[in-house]
Amino acid sequence: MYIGVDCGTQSTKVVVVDIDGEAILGEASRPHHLEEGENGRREQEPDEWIAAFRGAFEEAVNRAGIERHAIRAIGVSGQQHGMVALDAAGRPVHPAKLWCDTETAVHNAALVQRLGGPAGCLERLGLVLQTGYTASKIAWLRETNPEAYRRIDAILLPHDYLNFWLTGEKVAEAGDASGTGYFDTRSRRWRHDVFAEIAPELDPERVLPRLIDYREPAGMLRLEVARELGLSPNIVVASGGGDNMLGAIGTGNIVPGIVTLSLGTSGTVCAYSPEPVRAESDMVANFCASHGGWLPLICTMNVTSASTLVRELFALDLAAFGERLAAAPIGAEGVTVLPFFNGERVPALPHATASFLGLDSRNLTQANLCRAVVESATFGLRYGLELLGPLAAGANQIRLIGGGANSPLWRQIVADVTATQVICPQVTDAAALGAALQAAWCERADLSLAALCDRLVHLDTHSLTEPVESNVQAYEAVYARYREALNGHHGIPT
Ligand SMILES: Nc1ncnc2c1ncn2[C@@H]1O[C@H](COP(=O)(O)OP(=O)(O)O)[C@@H](O)[C@H]1O
Ligand SMILES: O=C(CO)[C@@H](O)[C@H](O)COP(=O)(O)O
Repeated sequence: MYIGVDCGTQSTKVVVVDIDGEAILGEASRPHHLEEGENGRREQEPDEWIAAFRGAFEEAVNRAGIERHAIRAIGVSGQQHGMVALDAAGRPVHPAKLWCDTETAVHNAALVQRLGGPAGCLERLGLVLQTGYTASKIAWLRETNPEAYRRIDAILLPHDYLNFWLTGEKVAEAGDASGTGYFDTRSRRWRHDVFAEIAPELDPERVLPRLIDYREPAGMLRLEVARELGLSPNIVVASGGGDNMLGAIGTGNIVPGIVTLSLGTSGTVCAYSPEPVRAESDMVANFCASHGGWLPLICTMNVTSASTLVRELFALDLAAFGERLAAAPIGAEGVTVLPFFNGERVPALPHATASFLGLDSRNLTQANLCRAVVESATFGLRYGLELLGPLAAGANQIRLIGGGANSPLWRQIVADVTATQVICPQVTDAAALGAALQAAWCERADLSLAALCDRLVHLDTHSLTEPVESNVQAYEAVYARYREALNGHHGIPT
């Protein structure tokens, strides 16, 4: 038995899998609180992740009805980019600043300039720094809270922090490290020179975690944690990785030709590449995968975060929201939304705000506003697919994951907007499943990752959604309207 954990933005999920029985035995989740402040500040207390893990673990294991001594390894996936800066006692010096925090946009712009602009970033890192990556968060702490900055003894990412709590080891693997902004994604090494541009007073040899290989364990479970969770002490904790990297594993996206699209708090599209990627667009993040190889990715910041705001504005539960979506036609009777409630990463508009356009006295309905926000979040991901270009072009199916994938109508909208067949894995929290598979791969030398995916990544044939030709045609015009609005309001060329 193996445990997969995914520390997402809104919740931590735990899944229990039986590799030999080829079955998912139990799943559970616990929510986190997101602290939002002025100027795009978005932070979380790392202790909340541990509390959420404890609760979700107990429930998932109880649901699975297994003997705890049968558990052989744990794998952890986590939201990318969050800065978890620890003091010498291993305590956070500041709440974790998250991937969706845009407060540090000015620090990011300054860093890009210091590194020689986009070309200099590409040359040194293999990708262009974007607001949201860890680098500018450290620069921000240095400037705004020098006392906390001086106490930094280690800088981890969210999944590294959970691994640290589980094992006592401060380690990192290439997939998640790719999103720090001080890691060369081609050579899979820290860039101490880039780190020195960000935090000249901190010794990278001391504060950056030791890099481990993707199949190498982060460590063994600490005795204290083993006792608390009722597990044997000789349990392996795998390297784990960023949620997108483990979501790729959990959707079987471990070879070229498959696209994974996530409708989570963020929206992401990614496709595996055996080689490091030099994409045409600087927006494409040339991240490493957490099983070897690379995972070029586009991330948008306003997906279920945006749909939830509109849903809550009208006090709708998910079922009622689904009914409103279905009640509006394609194109929401002319309503266009630019859903940048949280600023945006792709396109790079960290300080943007949302706009509702084309409203008149007849089309101002709950149904149209709900539909338009979901369509616009999906258009953002179509734009992402266009930026990925040839990297995603070979795929004739989208593997859809994340909370929004639970909505049949949203699945249809994705199929129609992208003109591509869509299917969900049976476990929509693919990142937790991917973490469990990576844990089994780490512990079982006899099994390949492909064999593990064959056993556990089952696609849900009931979710298979084909694009409808007339809808595809209708969406061409609505997408063009969205792109014109993007151009008119934010100068993003059509
Ligand atoms: N049927 C649905 N329709 C629309 N949104 C949904 C549906 N089910 C779940 N969600 C949304 O999915 C989000 C959670 O997605 P998830 O992928 O777990 O996020 P994260 O990993 O970022 O924490 C929540 O905002 C939730 O409201
Ligand atoms: O910033 C990124 C990827 O670059 C996000 O995808 C985060 O990794 C958060 O993911 P979710 O919580 O939305 O799954």
